Amino acid sequence: TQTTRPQRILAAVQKNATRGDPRSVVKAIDQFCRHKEWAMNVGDEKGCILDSVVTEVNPATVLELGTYCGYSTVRIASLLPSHAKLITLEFDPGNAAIARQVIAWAGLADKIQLVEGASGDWIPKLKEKFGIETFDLVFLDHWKDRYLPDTKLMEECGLLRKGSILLADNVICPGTPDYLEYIRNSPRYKSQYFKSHLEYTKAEDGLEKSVFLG
Ligand SMILES: O=C(NCCCCc1cc2ccncc2s1)c1cc(-c2ccc(F)cc2)cc(O)c1O
Ligand SMILES: [Mg+2]
Repeated sequence: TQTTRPQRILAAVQKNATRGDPRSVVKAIDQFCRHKEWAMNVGDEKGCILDSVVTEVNPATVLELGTYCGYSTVRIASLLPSHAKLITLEFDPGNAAIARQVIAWAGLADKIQLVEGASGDWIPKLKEKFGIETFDLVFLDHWKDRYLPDTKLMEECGLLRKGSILLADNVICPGTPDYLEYIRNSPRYKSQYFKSHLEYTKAEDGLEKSVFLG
């Protein structure tokens, strides 16, 4: 029977990456997606921008919306300080199952809490469920029409503090026009656009980094 693309990505990790070596996991996925099959990972070019933001913020608490196969989850977690925690939400059970195995292969399961379900349902429950006060960094990479409503929801739920950083993937391709309009014009955020390319292609895309001003 036919395998899924996430299953083929996991197979490439298990074949080409070293257990316990997150950077080799990231490299194996990038090699597969650049040379074998495109997939919607943030990728190596935007991934370097992600790395620089994570390193600069040095977050103790991270929320990732949209796990997919765990590429950016592993990429972020590999840069976190020892007691830091990353919560990642994934809607699709098949993708979540693959991501758990990719995360385990990278040896990062103790830093990462993967939650299956929809962001709109889970965001209001994160405080009570995981004892989180606020997030130092949020990486938005899920349904593009959920970036704006979920940002407003995080504000309402008190999950953002003065200085919390939002980093949004795909603000050009596929695009998140309502989110960009809101975040760039709101007096409660200071935003910066990092121009790049859609993963593994020459098409324009970019990351929008926004600081919540409280
Ligand atoms: O849709 C994308 N990503 C979201 C997948 C939706 C997964 C979800 C996770 C979750 C968790 C919690 N609540 C709700 C949800 S929904 C996506 C798509 C492209 C792309 C670009 C050009 C193309 F031609 C074709 C695809 C590129 C990207 O980098 C993406 O991130
Ligand atoms: Mg993306």
